[in-house]
Amino acid sequence: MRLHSQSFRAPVSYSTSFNPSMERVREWRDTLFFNRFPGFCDGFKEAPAICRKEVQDYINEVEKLARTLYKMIFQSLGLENKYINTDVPDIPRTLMGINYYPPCPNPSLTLGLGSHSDVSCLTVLHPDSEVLGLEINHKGTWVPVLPVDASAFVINLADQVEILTNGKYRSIEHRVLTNGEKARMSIACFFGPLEETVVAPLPVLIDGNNPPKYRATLFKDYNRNFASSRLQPNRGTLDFARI
Ligand SMILES: O=C(O)CCC(=O)C(=O)O
Ligand SMILES: [Fe+2]
Repeated sequence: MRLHSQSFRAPVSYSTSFNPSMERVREWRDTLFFNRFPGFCDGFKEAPAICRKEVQDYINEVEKLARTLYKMIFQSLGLENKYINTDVPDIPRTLMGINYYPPCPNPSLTLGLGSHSDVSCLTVLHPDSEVLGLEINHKGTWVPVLPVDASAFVINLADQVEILTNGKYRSIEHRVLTNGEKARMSIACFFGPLEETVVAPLPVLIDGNNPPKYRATLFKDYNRNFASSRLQPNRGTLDFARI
């Protein structure tokens, strides 16, 4: 319990969900978070010695993947590299959560993780390849995400990408079910802008036929709204910026 903290600013922290104080029903998971916050802290350097090298090696590779994919998202919309390099906010902020969902004696009473969309730019998720549980909301129906193979990642587009692309890409609503018999593990790495970054639809994607759907918000305020609320279904975190 030495590491227990609900602060997203703690370099290394342990918690039982994103915001237990707001839950009507307790979620069924434990998470160890490592937080790399340039200019402020590097939780990977402070990781427990028993796993420090492993989490550092893992995050260094996954960061490269995330930056490549992030750039490709904007390239796929026809934006030039020069514009992407100067006008699309960088994603220097990394939060890694190692999730453990213990077996739940009564799975119908709670979820491992309630319905939400991720609030940063994109998430590289390593789901458990044997124990199912992750579901996405596809047009109103919950669909299980089936493992491709043990080394496959799942990439979630998150709220800030929806805002930057003015809704051309949508952040995905997802949740994790509990399992009556087996424990499940996953590693979620969230990549986002610095807190002082203002995020707004990219001007190049706005015109008379595509008016802005979101206002400009400081990422710090967006994050604070997420952290101080109950986990929001129906991609409710986006309401904070929706026009
Ligand atoms: O455990 C999973 O598969 C998903 C985790 C997740 O959605 C999250 O940590 O935001
Ligand atoms: Fe998530």
